[in-house]
Amino acid sequence: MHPPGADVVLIRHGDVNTKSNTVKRYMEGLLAENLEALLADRSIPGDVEQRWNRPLIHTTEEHVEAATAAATDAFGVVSASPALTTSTEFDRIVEALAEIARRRYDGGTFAVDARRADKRLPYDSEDLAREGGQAIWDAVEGEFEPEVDLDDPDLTFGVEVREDLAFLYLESVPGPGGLPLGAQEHVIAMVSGGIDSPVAAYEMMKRGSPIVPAYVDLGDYGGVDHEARAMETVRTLSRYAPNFDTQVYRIPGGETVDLLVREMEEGRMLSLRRFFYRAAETLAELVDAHGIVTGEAVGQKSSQTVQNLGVTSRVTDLPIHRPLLTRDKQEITAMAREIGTYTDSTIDAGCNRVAPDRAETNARLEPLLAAEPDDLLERAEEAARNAELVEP
Ligand SMILES: Nc1ncnc2c1ncn2[C@@H]1O[C@H](COP(=O)(O)OP(=O)(O)OP(=O)(O)O)[C@@H](O)[C@H]1O
Repeated sequence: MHPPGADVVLIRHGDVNTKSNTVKRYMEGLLAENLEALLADRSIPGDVEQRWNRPLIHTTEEHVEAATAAATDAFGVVSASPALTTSTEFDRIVEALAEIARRRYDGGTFAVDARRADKRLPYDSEDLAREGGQAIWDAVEGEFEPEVDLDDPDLTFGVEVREDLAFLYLESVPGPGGLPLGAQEHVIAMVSGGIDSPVAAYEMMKRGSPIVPAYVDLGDYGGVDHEARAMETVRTLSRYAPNFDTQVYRIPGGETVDLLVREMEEGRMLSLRRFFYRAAETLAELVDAHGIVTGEAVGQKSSQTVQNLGVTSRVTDLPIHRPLLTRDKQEITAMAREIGTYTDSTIDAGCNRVAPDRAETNARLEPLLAAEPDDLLERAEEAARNAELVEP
Protein backbone atom coordinates (compact mmCIF):
# COMPACT_ATOMS: atom_id res chain seq x y z
CA MET A 1 0.00 0.00 0.00
CA HIS A 2 1.36 3.39 -0.94
CA PRO A 3 0.63 6.85 0.47
CA PRO A 4 -1.67 8.99 -1.69
CA GLY A 5 0.41 10.95 -4.19
CA ALA A 6 3.39 8.58 -3.88
CA ASP A 7 5.97 9.63 -6.46
CA VAL A 8 9.08 7.68 -5.64
CA VAL A 9 10.35 4.19 -4.75
CA LEU A 10 12.89 4.10 -1.94
CA ILE A 11 15.34 1.25 -2.36
CA ARG A 12 17.45 -0.37 0.35
CA HIS A 13 20.38 -2.67 -0.27
CA GLY A 14 22.21 -4.78 2.27
CA ASP A 15 25.41 -6.64 1.42
CA VAL A 16 26.50 -3.83 -0.91
CA ASN A 17 26.88 -1.69 2.22
CA THR A 18 29.52 -4.01 3.62
CA LYS A 19 31.93 -3.12 0.78
CA SER A 20 34.66 -0.50 0.62
CA ASN A 21 33.59 2.84 -0.87
CA THR A 22 35.04 2.12 -4.31
CA VAL A 23 33.41 -1.30 -4.57
CA LYS A 24 30.18 0.06 -3.15
CA ARG A 25 30.02 2.80 -5.78
CA TYR A 26 30.66 0.25 -8.52
CA MET A 27 27.95 -2.09 -7.25
CA GLU A 28 25.47 0.75 -6.79
CA GLY A 29 26.10 1.68 -10.41
CA LEU A 30 25.35 -1.91 -11.46
CA LEU A 31 22.19 -1.94 -9.39
CA ALA A 32 21.01 1.30 -10.99
CA GLU A 33 21.61 -0.15 -14.48
CA ASN A 34 19.73 -3.32 -13.58
CA LEU A 35 16.81 -1.32 -12.18
CA GLU A 36 16.63 0.77 -15.35
CA ALA A 37 16.59 -2.41 -17.44
CA LEU A 38 13.82 -3.97 -15.33
CA LEU A 39 11.67 -0.84 -15.67
CA ALA A 40 12.25 -0.63 -19.42
CA ASP A 41 11.56 -4.33 -19.94
CA ARG A 42 8.21 -4.03 -18.16
CA SER A 43 7.34 -0.68 -19.81
CA ILE A 44 7.13 1.08 -16.44
CA PRO A 45 7.92 4.79 -16.69
CA GLY A 46 10.47 5.82 -14.08
CA ASP A 47 13.86 7.46 -13.66
CA VAL A 48 16.49 5.87 -11.51
CA GLU A 49 18.49 8.35 -9.48
CA GLN A 50 21.64 7.46 -7.62
CA ARG A 51 21.26 9.59 -4.51
CA TRP A 52 23.00 9.39 -1.17
CA ASN A 53 23.92 5.75 -0.75
CA ARG A 54 20.92 4.20 -2.39
CA PRO A 55 18.92 4.44 -5.58
CA LEU A 56 15.50 6.03 -5.93
CA ILE A 57 13.00 5.53 -8.71
CA HIS A 58 11.06 8.66 -9.59
CA THR A 59 7.70 7.77 -11.08
CA THR A 60 4.02 8.62 -10.84
CA GLU A 61 1.40 7.36 -8.43
CA GLU A 62 -0.16 5.31 -11.22
CA HIS A 63 3.06 3.33 -11.69
CA VAL A 64 4.53 3.35 -8.20
CA GLU A 65 3.31 -0.15 -7.23
CA ALA A 66 4.59 -1.69 -10.48
CA ALA A 67 7.91 0.12 -10.05
CA THR A 68 8.16 -1.24 -6.49
CA ALA A 69 7.46 -4.77 -7.75
CA ALA A 70 10.17 -4.39 -10.41
CA ALA A 71 12.64 -3.05 -7.83
CA THR A 72 12.03 -6.00 -5.52
CA ASP A 73 12.91 -8.35 -8.39
CA ALA A 74 16.38 -6.80 -8.62
CA PHE A 75 19.18 -8.80 -7.03
CA GLY A 76 20.87 -6.78 -4.29
CA VAL A 77 17.64 -5.11 -3.19
CA VAL A 78 16.71 -5.92 0.41
CA SER A 79 13.47 -3.95 0.39
CA ALA A 80 11.67 -1.15 -1.40
CA SER A 81 8.95 1.28 -0.35
CA PRO A 82 6.58 3.29 -2.51
CA ALA A 83 6.86 6.72 -0.92
CA LEU A 84 5.64 10.32 -0.98
CA THR A 85 8.30 13.01 -1.20
CA THR A 86 7.95 16.16 0.92
CA SER A 87 10.23 18.96 2.05
CA THR A 88 12.15 18.45 5.29
CA GLU A 89 10.12 21.15 7.05
CA PHE A 90 8.84 19.65 10.31
CA ASP A 91 5.26 20.97 10.00
CA ARG A 92 5.01 19.79 6.39
CA ILE A 93 5.96 16.21 7.37
CA VAL A 94 3.51 16.16 10.28
CA GLU A 95 0.73 17.53 8.09
CA ALA A 96 1.48 14.92 5.39
CA LEU A 97 1.33 12.12 8.00
CA ALA A 98 -2.11 13.35 9.08
CA GLU A 99 -3.28 13.41 5.46
CA ILE A 100 -1.98 9.87 4.82
CA ALA A 101 -3.74 8.68 7.99
CA ARG A 102 -7.06 10.19 6.85
CA ARG A 103 -6.82 8.29 3.56
CA ARG A 104 -5.13 5.02 4.55
CA TYR A 105 -5.52 4.30 8.27
CA ASP A 106 -8.91 2.71 8.94
CA GLY A 107 -8.50 0.71 12.13
CA GLY A 108 -6.07 -1.44 14.13
CA THR A 109 -2.85 -0.31 15.73
CA PHE A 110 -0.18 2.03 14.36
CA ALA A 111 3.34 3.28 14.96
CA VAL A 112 5.62 5.92 13.49
CA ASP A 113 9.09 4.75 12.48
CA ALA A 114 11.13 7.90 11.88
CA ARG A 115 14.76 8.21 10.82
CA ARG A 116 16.78 11.34 10.25
CA ALA A 117 19.98 11.13 8.24
CA ASP A 118 21.02 14.76 8.63
CA LYS A 119 21.81 15.54 12.24
CA ARG A 120 21.84 19.30 11.47
CA LEU A 121 18.06 19.45 11.15
CA PRO A 122 16.39 21.38 14.01
CA TYR A 123 14.40 18.32 15.16
CA ASP A 124 15.20 14.68 15.82
CA SER A 125 13.46 11.41 15.02
CA GLU A 126 11.80 11.28 18.43
CA ASP A 127 10.19 14.70 17.82
CA LEU A 128 8.91 13.37 14.52
CA ALA A 129 7.54 10.17 16.04
CA ARG A 130 5.84 12.04 18.88
CA GLU A 131 4.29 14.93 16.92
CA GLY A 132 3.61 12.78 13.86
CA GLY A 133 1.93 10.15 16.03
CA GLN A 134 -0.26 12.81 17.65
CA ALA A 135 -1.23 14.22 14.23
CA ILE A 136 -2.17 10.74 12.99
CA TRP A 137 -4.22 10.15 16.14
CA ASP A 138 -6.04 13.48 15.79
CA ALA A 139 -6.73 12.84 12.09
CA VAL A 140 -8.65 9.59 12.64
CA GLU A 141 -10.00 9.94 16.17
CA GLY A 142 -13.45 11.02 14.95
CA GLU A 143 -13.76 7.81 12.89
CA PHE A 144 -12.48 5.10 15.26
CA GLU A 145 -10.40 4.63 18.37
CA PRO A 146 -6.75 4.60 17.23
CA GLU A 147 -4.21 2.60 19.19
CA VAL A 148 -0.44 2.81 19.29
CA ASP A 149 1.60 -0.40 19.26
CA LEU A 150 5.32 0.16 18.91
CA ASP A 151 6.21 -3.55 18.89
CA ASP A 152 3.88 -5.06 16.33
CA PRO A 153 1.69 -2.39 14.72
CA ASP A 154 -0.86 -3.15 12.01
CA LEU A 155 0.24 -0.05 10.12
CA THR A 156 3.65 1.62 10.27
CA PHE A 157 4.10 5.17 9.08
CA GLY A 158 7.70 5.27 7.87
CA VAL A 159 9.48 8.61 7.70
CA GLU A 160 12.98 8.98 6.33
CA VAL A 161 14.43 12.47 6.35
CA ARG A 162 17.44 13.16 4.18
CA GLU A 163 19.44 16.36 3.72
CA ASP A 164 16.90 18.17 1.57
CA LEU A 165 13.95 15.80 1.18
CA ALA A 166 11.73 13.61 3.34
CA PHE A 167 10.06 10.34 2.31
CA LEU A 168 6.88 8.97 3.83
CA TYR A 169 5.79 5.37 3.28
CA LEU A 170 3.55 2.65 4.66
CA GLU A 171 5.30 -0.58 3.74
CA SER A 172 8.67 -2.11 2.96
CA VAL A 173 8.32 -4.83 0.36
CA PRO A 174 11.08 -7.45 0.69
CA GLY A 175 13.43 -8.03 -2.25
CA PRO A 176 15.76 -10.99 -2.83
CA GLY A 177 18.81 -9.40 -1.15
CA GLY A 178 22.21 -10.57 -2.34
CA LEU A 179 24.40 -8.57 -4.73
CA PRO A 180 23.55 -6.78 -7.99
CA LEU A 181 23.68 -9.05 -11.02
CA GLY A 182 27.02 -8.56 -12.75
CA ALA A 183 28.93 -8.10 -9.49
CA GLN A 184 30.42 -11.59 -10.01
CA GLU A 185 31.63 -13.50 -13.05
CA HIS A 186 29.46 -15.79 -15.18
CA VAL A 187 28.74 -19.41 -14.28
CA ILE A 188 27.39 -22.24 -16.43
CA ALA A 189 23.90 -23.10 -15.14
CA MET A 190 22.99 -26.71 -15.85
CA VAL A 191 19.24 -26.54 -16.37
CA SER A 192 17.05 -29.60 -16.71
CA GLY A 193 13.30 -29.68 -17.03
CA GLY A 194 13.10 -30.19 -13.25
CA ILE A 195 12.19 -28.05 -10.27
CA ASP A 196 15.60 -27.72 -8.65
CA SER A 197 18.02 -26.46 -11.27
CA PRO A 198 16.25 -23.13 -11.98
CA VAL A 199 16.17 -22.41 -8.24
CA ALA A 200 19.90 -23.13 -8.00
CA ALA A 201 20.58 -20.84 -10.97
CA TYR A 202 18.48 -18.12 -9.33
CA GLU A 203 20.52 -18.44 -6.13
CA MET A 204 23.75 -17.81 -8.03
CA MET A 205 22.17 -14.84 -9.81
CA LYS A 206 21.19 -13.54 -6.40
CA ARG A 207 24.85 -13.42 -5.40
CA GLY A 208 25.69 -11.44 -8.54
CA SER A 209 26.66 -14.13 -11.08
CA PRO A 210 25.01 -13.91 -14.49
CA ILE A 211 24.25 -17.40 -15.82
CA VAL A 212 25.05 -19.10 -19.08
CA PRO A 213 22.27 -21.71 -19.24
CA ALA A 214 23.16 -25.13 -20.63
CA TYR A 215 20.70 -27.90 -21.40
CA VAL A 216 21.87 -31.37 -22.33
CA ASP A 217 19.66 -32.85 -25.01
CA LEU A 218 19.12 -36.44 -23.85
CA GLY A 219 17.73 -37.62 -27.20
CA ASP A 220 14.88 -40.10 -26.81
CA TYR A 221 15.23 -39.93 -23.03
CA GLY A 222 14.50 -36.22 -22.98
CA GLY A 223 12.08 -35.15 -25.65
CA VAL A 224 10.36 -31.96 -26.67
CA ASP A 225 8.34 -31.57 -23.47
CA HIS A 226 11.43 -31.95 -21.33
CA GLU A 227 13.32 -29.37 -23.34
CA ALA A 228 10.32 -27.03 -23.49
CA ARG A 229 10.11 -27.07 -19.72
CA ALA A 230 13.79 -26.25 -19.34
CA MET A 231 13.42 -23.38 -21.80
CA GLU A 232 10.36 -22.06 -20.03
CA THR A 233 12.21 -21.86 -16.72
CA VAL A 234 15.09 -20.01 -18.38
CA ARG A 235 12.59 -17.53 -19.84
CA THR A 236 11.26 -16.95 -16.34
CA LEU A 237 14.78 -16.43 -14.98
CA SER A 238 15.55 -14.00 -17.79
CA ARG A 239 12.77 -11.72 -16.54
CA TYR A 240 15.01 -11.00 -13.55
CA ALA A 241 17.92 -10.16 -15.84
CA PRO A 242 16.62 -8.34 -18.92
CA ASN A 243 19.97 -6.67 -19.59
CA PHE A 244 21.87 -10.00 -19.59
CA ASP A 245 21.99 -12.57 -22.34
CA THR A 246 20.22 -15.77 -21.30
CA GLN A 247 20.30 -17.72 -24.55
CA VAL A 248 20.65 -21.43 -23.86
CA TYR A 249 23.46 -23.71 -25.03
CA ARG A 250 21.83 -26.95 -26.13
CA ILE A 251 24.46 -29.66 -25.79
CA PRO A 252 23.83 -32.80 -27.88
CA GLY A 253 23.88 -35.80 -25.52
CA GLY A 254 21.43 -38.27 -27.08
CA GLU A 255 23.99 -40.64 -28.58
CA THR A 256 26.06 -40.76 -25.41
CA VAL A 257 22.99 -41.49 -23.30
CA ASP A 258 22.05 -44.35 -25.64
CA LEU A 259 25.56 -45.72 -25.31
CA LEU A 260 25.52 -45.49 -21.50
CA VAL A 261 22.15 -47.23 -21.34
CA ARG A 262 23.42 -50.01 -23.59
CA GLU A 263 26.78 -50.52 -21.92
CA MET A 264 26.43 -49.64 -18.26
CA GLU A 265 24.17 -50.67 -15.44
CA GLU A 266 24.87 -49.54 -11.87
CA GLY A 267 27.25 -46.65 -12.51
CA ARG A 268 25.37 -45.30 -15.52
CA MET A 269 24.03 -42.19 -13.84
CA LEU A 270 27.42 -41.33 -12.44
CA SER A 271 29.09 -41.49 -15.84
CA LEU A 272 26.26 -39.35 -17.18
CA ARG A 273 27.08 -36.78 -14.48
CA ARG A 274 30.73 -36.90 -15.46
CA PHE A 275 29.65 -36.27 -19.06
CA PHE A 276 27.54 -33.28 -17.90
CA TYR A 277 30.28 -31.72 -15.80
CA ARG A 278 33.01 -32.16 -18.40
CA ALA A 279 30.76 -30.69 -21.10
CA ALA A 280 30.00 -27.76 -18.77
CA GLU A 281 33.70 -27.25 -18.11
CA THR A 282 34.47 -27.18 -21.83
CA LEU A 283 31.64 -24.73 -22.43
CA ALA A 284 32.91 -22.57 -19.57
CA GLU A 285 36.27 -22.29 -21.28
CA LEU A 286 34.57 -21.26 -24.52
CA VAL A 287 32.38 -18.56 -22.98
CA ASP A 288 34.70 -17.41 -20.19
CA ALA A 289 32.58 -18.69 -17.30
CA HIS A 290 34.12 -19.53 -13.95
CA GLY A 291 32.03 -22.23 -12.36
CA ILE A 292 29.16 -24.64 -12.80
CA VAL A 293 25.87 -24.51 -10.91
CA THR A 294 23.55 -27.48 -10.52
CA GLY A 295 20.37 -28.21 -8.59
CA GLU A 296 21.85 -31.15 -6.70
CA ALA A 297 21.15 -31.72 -2.99
CA VAL A 298 22.75 -34.26 -0.69
CA GLY A 299 20.88 -37.54 -0.78
CA GLN A 300 18.12 -36.40 -3.10
CA LYS A 301 18.97 -39.10 -5.63
CA SER A 302 21.37 -42.00 -5.68
CA SER A 303 23.77 -39.93 -7.81
CA GLN A 304 23.72 -37.30 -5.08
CA THR A 305 24.99 -39.27 -2.09
CA VAL A 306 28.03 -37.67 -0.49
CA GLN A 307 30.28 -40.43 -1.92
CA ASN A 308 28.86 -40.15 -5.42
CA LEU A 309 29.07 -36.36 -5.52
CA GLY A 310 32.67 -36.75 -4.42
CA VAL A 311 33.50 -39.25 -7.16
CA THR A 312 31.70 -37.52 -10.03
CA SER A 313 32.95 -34.02 -9.17
CA ARG A 314 36.53 -35.11 -9.80
CA VAL A 315 36.00 -34.94 -13.55
CA THR A 316 36.41 -31.16 -13.53
CA ASP A 317 38.78 -28.62 -12.01
CA LEU A 318 36.06 -26.00 -12.02
CA PRO A 319 34.07 -25.50 -8.83
CA ILE A 320 30.61 -27.05 -8.98
CA HIS A 321 28.30 -24.75 -7.04
CA ARG A 322 25.35 -26.47 -5.43
CA PRO A 323 23.35 -23.79 -3.64
CA LEU A 324 20.60 -26.30 -2.77
CA LEU A 325 23.02 -28.81 -1.27
CA THR A 326 21.38 -28.86 2.17
CA ARG A 327 17.83 -27.88 1.28
CA ASP A 328 14.78 -30.10 1.61
CA LYS A 329 12.63 -30.68 -1.46
CA GLN A 330 9.68 -28.88 0.14
CA GLU A 331 11.76 -25.79 0.69
CA ILE A 332 13.06 -25.88 -2.89
CA THR A 333 9.54 -26.31 -4.27
CA ALA A 334 8.29 -23.35 -2.21
CA MET A 335 11.13 -21.24 -3.56
CA ALA A 336 10.39 -22.36 -7.15
CA ARG A 337 6.80 -21.20 -6.67
CA GLU A 338 7.95 -17.90 -5.28
CA ILE A 339 10.29 -17.09 -8.17
CA GLY A 340 7.84 -18.41 -10.76
CA THR A 341 9.81 -21.36 -12.13
CA TYR A 342 7.62 -24.08 -10.64
CA THR A 343 5.65 -26.17 -13.08
CA ASP A 344 3.44 -28.99 -11.87
CA SER A 345 3.82 -30.95 -15.09
CA THR A 346 4.85 -34.47 -14.22
CA ILE A 347 6.22 -35.67 -17.52
CA ASP A 348 8.27 -38.79 -17.12
CA ALA A 349 11.44 -37.73 -18.90
CA GLY A 350 15.00 -36.70 -18.27
CA CYS A 351 17.50 -38.38 -15.99
CA ASN A 352 14.78 -40.42 -14.24
CA ARG A 353 14.23 -42.39 -17.42
CA VAL A 354 17.92 -43.07 -17.85
CA ALA A 355 18.29 -44.42 -14.31
CA PRO A 356 18.88 -48.19 -13.98
CA ASP A 357 16.77 -50.37 -11.66
CA ARG A 358 19.63 -50.78 -9.23
CA ALA A 359 21.68 -47.61 -8.97
CA GLU A 360 25.09 -47.24 -7.39
CA THR A 361 25.06 -45.25 -4.14
CA ASN A 362 28.60 -45.79 -2.95
CA ALA A 363 30.84 -45.48 -5.99
CA ARG A 364 34.60 -45.55 -6.17
CA LEU A 365 36.39 -43.80 -8.98
CA GLU A 366 38.59 -46.59 -10.42
CA PRO A 367 35.86 -49.19 -11.02
CA LEU A 368 33.65 -46.46 -12.49
CA LEU A 369 36.37 -45.39 -14.93
CA ALA A 370 36.94 -49.03 -15.89
CA ALA A 371 33.24 -49.56 -16.59
CA GLU A 372 32.45 -46.40 -18.56
CA PRO A 373 33.12 -45.90 -22.31
CA ASP A 374 36.77 -44.99 -22.90
CA ASP A 375 35.89 -41.95 -24.95
CA LEU A 376 33.24 -40.56 -22.57
CA LEU A 377 35.10 -37.35 -21.80
CA GLU A 378 36.14 -36.72 -25.40
CA ARG A 379 32.47 -37.10 -26.28
CA ALA A 380 31.59 -34.52 -23.62
CA GLU A 381 34.14 -32.04 -24.89
CA GLU A 382 33.02 -32.46 -28.45
CA ALA A 383 29.36 -32.15 -27.50
CA ALA A 384 30.11 -28.85 -25.75
CA ARG A 385 31.98 -27.57 -28.80
CA ASN A 386 28.99 -28.54 -30.96
CA ALA A 387 26.45 -26.93 -28.64
CA GLU A 388 23.81 -24.92 -30.39
CA LEU A 389 22.80 -21.51 -29.06
CA VAL A 390 19.00 -21.27 -28.83
CA GLU A 391 16.50 -18.64 -27.71
CA PRO A 392 14.75 -19.95 -24.60
N1 LIG B 1 19.28 -32.60 -19.29
C1 LIG B 1 20.00 -31.83 -18.47
N2 LIG B 1 20.65 -30.74 -18.94
C2 LIG B 1 21.38 -29.96 -18.14
N3 LIG B 1 21.55 -30.18 -16.83
C3 LIG B 1 20.91 -31.25 -16.29
C4 LIG B 1 20.12 -32.11 -17.07
N4 LIG B 1 19.63 -33.08 -16.25
C5 LIG B 1 20.12 -32.81 -15.02
N5 LIG B 1 20.89 -31.71 -15.04
C6 LIG B 1 21.62 -31.10 -13.91
O1 LIG B 1 21.93 -32.08 -12.97
C7 LIG B 1 21.27 -31.81 -11.73
C8 LIG B 1 20.83 -33.09 -11.07
O2 LIG B 1 20.06 -33.86 -11.95
P1 LIG B 1 18.69 -34.54 -11.55
O3 LIG B 1 18.67 -35.87 -12.15
O4 LIG B 1 18.46 -34.41 -10.09
O5 LIG B 1 17.72 -33.56 -12.34
P2 LIG B 1 16.16 -33.47 -12.38
O6 LIG B 1 15.55 -34.04 -11.16
O7 LIG B 1 15.72 -33.90 -13.74
O8 LIG B 1 16.04 -31.87 -12.36
P3 LIG B 1 16.21 -30.83 -11.17
O9 LIG B 1 17.42 -31.19 -10.37
O10 LIG B 1 16.35 -29.54 -11.90
O11 LIG B 1 14.95 -30.92 -10.35
C9 LIG B 1 20.13 -30.88 -12.11
O12 LIG B 1 19.73 -30.10 -11.01
C10 LIG B 1 20.74 -30.08 -13.20
O13 LIG B 1 21.56 -29.04 -12.68
